Amino acid sequence: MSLSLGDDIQRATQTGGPRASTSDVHVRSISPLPSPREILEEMPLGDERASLVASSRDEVRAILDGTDDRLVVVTGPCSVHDTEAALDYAQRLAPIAHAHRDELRIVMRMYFEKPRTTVGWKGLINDPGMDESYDIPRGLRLARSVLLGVLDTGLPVGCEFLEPTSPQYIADTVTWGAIGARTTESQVHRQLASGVSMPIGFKNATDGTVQVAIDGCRAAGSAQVFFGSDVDGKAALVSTTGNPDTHVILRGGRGGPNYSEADIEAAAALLAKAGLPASVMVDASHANSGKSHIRQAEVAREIAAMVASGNRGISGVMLESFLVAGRQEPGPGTLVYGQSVTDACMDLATTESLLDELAAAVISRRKQ
Ligand SMILES: O=C[C@H](O)[C@H](O)COP(=O)(O)O
Ligand SMILES: C=C(OP(=O)(O)O)C(=O)O
Repeated sequence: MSLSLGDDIQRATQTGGPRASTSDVHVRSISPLPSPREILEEMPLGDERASLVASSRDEVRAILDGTDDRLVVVTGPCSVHDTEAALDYAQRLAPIAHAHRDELRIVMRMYFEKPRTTVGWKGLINDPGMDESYDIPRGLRLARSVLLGVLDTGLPVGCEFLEPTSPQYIADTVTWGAIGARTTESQVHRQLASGVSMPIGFKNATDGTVQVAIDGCRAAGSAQVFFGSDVDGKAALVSTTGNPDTHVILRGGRGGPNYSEADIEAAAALLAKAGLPASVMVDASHANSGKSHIRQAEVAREIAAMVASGNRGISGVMLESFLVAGRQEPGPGTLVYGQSVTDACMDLATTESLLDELAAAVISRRKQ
């Protein structure tokens, strides 16, 4: 004889045991965060910085759609873990960026949220002490304050967006955004990208597939309706118009690099088929360099050579660069000042010479 659901419920009730908990079985605690409004009121963007963000977004858009023949260069540490060192880097980068302003639109990479392959430090917002104390309110305040500090040097900033609700705390300061290789196929991240106010790049997937990034651009370019929260942190229904300023970032994949002329042409053909502008940003790091900062410099040189020889399929370059070359393990103890705690970065002197080469490459491309 088969039991109906009603019989099951009756039997469970008759046993008289404690009522089973069906919620929060694996949750240790839930505590409130400050609302985006609170943080924005504590640290307002202000008119001067807002005008830098707005004008640099326009410049990046124009480069990505081909009406401006410069290159966007996103350069900075793999992750920000020490706000003083990040500001120090910004102060040194700002005059270099100014010197190259006619050829390069330099945006400082300011990544506060790290997507992990399995587990690991998830960035300054998640665990600012790098000691598993997870003081997210402090992380949000630190992130916003260093973003404002970098804008005060005259540099625009670029971030990866990972947590679906974190952009509300910082996105007003951001000129360019990225969706990473591990989330490029995620509907939640595509919805988020459809609503942010800045140009945004989708990385190819970690297995090297480029089509998922193009699909990401198409989804983010479309109107979307989804779950979110409002500026007071209250659950909200969000309805977007779609973000027209999306592009693909080639970062290599498990099969190896994907920044050759042939790879760029193949990506351009797929983009054209999807009705999108046929140009890409090339990430010189990650799987394009095998995460070696030494190889990264060679990759950046090869990209510069392609641009110099007239390649118009490249509109942007990403570099992972900090004050000191290499990487170290994250942690609360003594760290080397200005060195990455995630992927290995090039030092600033190497970066400066690569920026010179990229600027010279744009000048030669113009002549062709
Ligand atoms: O950019 C940083 C890393 O490549 C990315 O966060 C993945 O790191 P992991 O494989 O060490 O977790
Ligand atoms: C995590 C990053 O890259 P990817 O998503 O390409 O691995 C990054 O740029 O920090």
